[in-house]
Amino acid sequence: MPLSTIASLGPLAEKTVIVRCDLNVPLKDGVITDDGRVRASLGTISALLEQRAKVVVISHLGRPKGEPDPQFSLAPAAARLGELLGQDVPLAHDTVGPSAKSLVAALEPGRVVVLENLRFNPGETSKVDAEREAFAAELAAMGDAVVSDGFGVVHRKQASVYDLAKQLPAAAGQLVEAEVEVLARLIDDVERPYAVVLGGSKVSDKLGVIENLLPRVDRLVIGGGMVFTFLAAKGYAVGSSLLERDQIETVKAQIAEAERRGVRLVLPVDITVADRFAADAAYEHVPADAIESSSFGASGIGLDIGPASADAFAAAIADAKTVFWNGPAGVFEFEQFAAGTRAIAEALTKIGGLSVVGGGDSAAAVRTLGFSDDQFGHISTGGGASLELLEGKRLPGLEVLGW
Ligand SMILES: Nc1ncnc2c1ncn2[C@@H]1O[C@H](COP(=O)(O)OP(=O)(O)O)[C@@H](O)[C@H]1O
Ligand SMILES: O=C(OP(=O)(O)O)[C@H](O)COP(=O)(O)O
Repeated sequence: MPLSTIASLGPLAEKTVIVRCDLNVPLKDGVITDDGRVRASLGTISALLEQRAKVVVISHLGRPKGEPDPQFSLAPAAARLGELLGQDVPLAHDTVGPSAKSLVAALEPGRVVVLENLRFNPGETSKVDAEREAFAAELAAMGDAVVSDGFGVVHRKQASVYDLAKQLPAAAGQLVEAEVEVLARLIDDVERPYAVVLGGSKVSDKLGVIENLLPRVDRLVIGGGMVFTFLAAKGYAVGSSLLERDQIETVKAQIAEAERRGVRLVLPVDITVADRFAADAAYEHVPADAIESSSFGASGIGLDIGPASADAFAAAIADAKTVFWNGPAGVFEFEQFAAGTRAIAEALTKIGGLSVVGGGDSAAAVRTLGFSDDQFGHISTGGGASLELLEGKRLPGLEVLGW
């Protein structure tokens, strides 16, 4: 079934349209380090403003715990949106409280307001249907229709992504439409060899997708924070690196399954181990099976793949015809741990086929490391969302729009 699109909502002039964006931008000291997700939201918002709709932008940022937390305020994103739109964009101090209600009530056609972080409210991410529905009803009371344009979050069954679209006339925005169109090409009919490169820090989310990816891919390349659960599954000590201890047995089964299916599993042969998590940490390159042999012993933390691994990853990517990459290979935000991520990005720019980078931090990484968007086939605003789409799964935020 095709996605329902904005046109299906009929004329929107003077109507209050809630737009669910993904403005979950990377921040350093309160400053946006990559505004890609704000820029990606402009198409839909501008199209609605041209129709003289009243636009209410809603989004999450980070993972606050269901209550207000200033470090996760949407203020930087709202300010950037205003700069890019060339109009003053006020930010409500709450999401469905008095500030939001009065700003929405006073909204003029052709103007935008941003409501504060959805995840400051426990109903947004509640596992209890009635709690999510109740929060969605409070959002729904503020608008005439909802446009779902936060592609990065369509894999989450959350109030603003799923329940809200059941309570109001709903349609996909331009970004969601465009993302689905490109990524759908990677579901059924990929040019082979097909390599998926994984990394990043949302380890349990990503370990979860591997089982369904194994029947689809020819090569699976693993770096980033998730690699240490693989190394632990092989029986290696990983010092103080990120580790999902309760996933070790699952990962052992995945390694065996990759072998059974003839999927080439590329794991690091060396690791860059640091004495602490810091930009100026001391570091050493050590074999992947001897992480605790560095001078830092068991307190060493793996913050990047090592140089031999970077070469091996680049080689595994080089002759692939389709590559999907989500998750930095290391803590690229610290220059001395960015080499693995840089090597992967470089390799993707050289393949003779379709290269796709997905994820907020992965997109930020390629841009901050000096690559330009046009060096890749597609840069997706969603990491987990793209991966779950590529698994062939139905995603709650798309299913509710008819896809
Ligand atoms: N070895 C590692 N240890 C800790 N964090 C890591 C490691 N490798 C990568 N990361 C972190 O992973 C983060 C991105 O992860 P994630 O959110 O999963 O990616 P994306 O947003 O692209 O989907 C980055 O901030 C990076 O610093
Ligand atoms: O950053 C995001 O996803 P990504 O890290 O998979 O790209 C989205 O904003 C979703 O955030 P969430 O993983 O906290 O639900």
